[in-house]
Amino acid sequence: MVSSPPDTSKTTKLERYNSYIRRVNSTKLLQASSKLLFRVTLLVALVLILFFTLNYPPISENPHHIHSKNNLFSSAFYGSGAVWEKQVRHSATPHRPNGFSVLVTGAAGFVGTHCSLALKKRGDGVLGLDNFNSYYDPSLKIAREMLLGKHQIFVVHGDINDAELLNKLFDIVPFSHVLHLAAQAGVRYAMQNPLSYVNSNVAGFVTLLEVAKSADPQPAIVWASSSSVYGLNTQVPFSEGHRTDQPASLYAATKKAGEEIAHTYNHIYGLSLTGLRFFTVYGPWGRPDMAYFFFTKDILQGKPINVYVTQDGKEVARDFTYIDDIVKGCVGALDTAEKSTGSGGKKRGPAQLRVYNLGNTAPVTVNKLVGILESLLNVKAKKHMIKMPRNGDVPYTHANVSLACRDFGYKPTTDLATGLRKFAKWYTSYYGIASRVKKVIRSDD
Ligand SMILES: O=C(O)[C@H]1O[C@H](OP(=O)(O)OP(=O)(O)OC[C@H]2O[C@@H](n3ccc(=O)[nH]c3=O)[C@H](O)[C@@H]2O)[C@H](O)[C@@H](O)[C@@H]1O
Repeated sequence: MVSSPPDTSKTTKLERYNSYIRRVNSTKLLQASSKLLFRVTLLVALVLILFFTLNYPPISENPHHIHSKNNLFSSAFYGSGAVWEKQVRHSATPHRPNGFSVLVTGAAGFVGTHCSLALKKRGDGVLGLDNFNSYYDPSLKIAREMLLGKHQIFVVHGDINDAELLNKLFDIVPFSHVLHLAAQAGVRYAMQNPLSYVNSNVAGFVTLLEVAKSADPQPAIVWASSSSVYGLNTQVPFSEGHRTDQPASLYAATKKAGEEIAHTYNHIYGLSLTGLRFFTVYGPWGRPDMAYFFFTKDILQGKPINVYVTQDGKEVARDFTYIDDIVKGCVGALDTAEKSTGSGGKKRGPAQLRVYNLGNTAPVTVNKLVGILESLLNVKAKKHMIKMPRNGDVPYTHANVSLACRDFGYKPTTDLATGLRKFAKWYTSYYGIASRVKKVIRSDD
């Protein structure tokens, strides 16, 4: 018996139908997934655009977006374009005959802010540059920047290691002077983050000098060295001719390196360079990492403070110098700075090379400083007298300022009690606690 082939017509139809359905479904699936993919891509792109728009430069470097929207002089995104260039040019243009055009690095810092304001006030053009790093609370730097903005001073958010940015600024503005105050400050922090000192105080300084030496015209440069370069020197008061080859901290070593580097750039390229050795500068808008500042905070919060004594139990002292005196010294140094002699990276003749102490010439013990704060704040400090940790600190500083006095009439006029009163008044007002500390307010009326 020959069996007939099975009737497959039904199954074939069914299979064809099923395969058709599968194809339709897979096409639908494909379409749906590509739609989904498209939407997800769109969403990711939107998120990325938003992120970069709000955070360029990154938040840590540019917390500024919070307040900058409408203010021409406080909107300082590092960037380019006609508007940005106009802001740069406008800020740097002097408003007095023969006025300077000064690039102030570290403009949102303590000394940088005060100097920028003083220069602007007398009609010089000032352009600020600051990287707004988080060594201490950047919100204080932003507040300083806003203060500068109110006085038509524009601060570019950028780093002194960014040669491209520096070159661009020098292309836009023929700066007559640079007041170079950007640095990694703080003596004791150098043990925690040594490379940040090398990065800012050595590499950053060299980057700036490289750009300055090639600029046409070359600017005259005044920059911040430090009293700490005297290190283990025991001759007092400290004079510029004393030995500075025994730094006690890496911070001091990088500032000393800066002085040697300044010599080299002066020698090879004819750059006019003036180093200022600041002695423990304090005052309103000061640095929260400094003892007088955090002592104030801790005393007001009832927290204990460590007051150092030397290994052999002697009191530690500093030649605390009030900010207004330092500003006068910086301006005096700028006013007496001679022009650089080189151009296009070539020396054309010998140029000025100077170093000056800027101190108060009246050392005060840290213990006495705490006593003044106690009476200003009307709070007894919880003092722990402890041996100074071996972390780069020196026991004593005292400036001889006769050179600065001779060359630009530098004469400090503010004693520690007067200066601290001004600081405490600012501090309590800035942090909104003035009413709690009535004595400070009363004493300044
Ligand atoms: O003169 C300078 O060139 C230097 O002055 C300060 O350095 P410093 O004098 O050590 O200032 P603070 O850190 O405010 O210390 C002031 C004094 O308080 C003492 N101190 C500090 C911290 C502390 O907890 N207790 C304490 O007794 C220190 O030993 C020092 O004698 C600045 O922080 C440096 O950036 C600057 O370069």
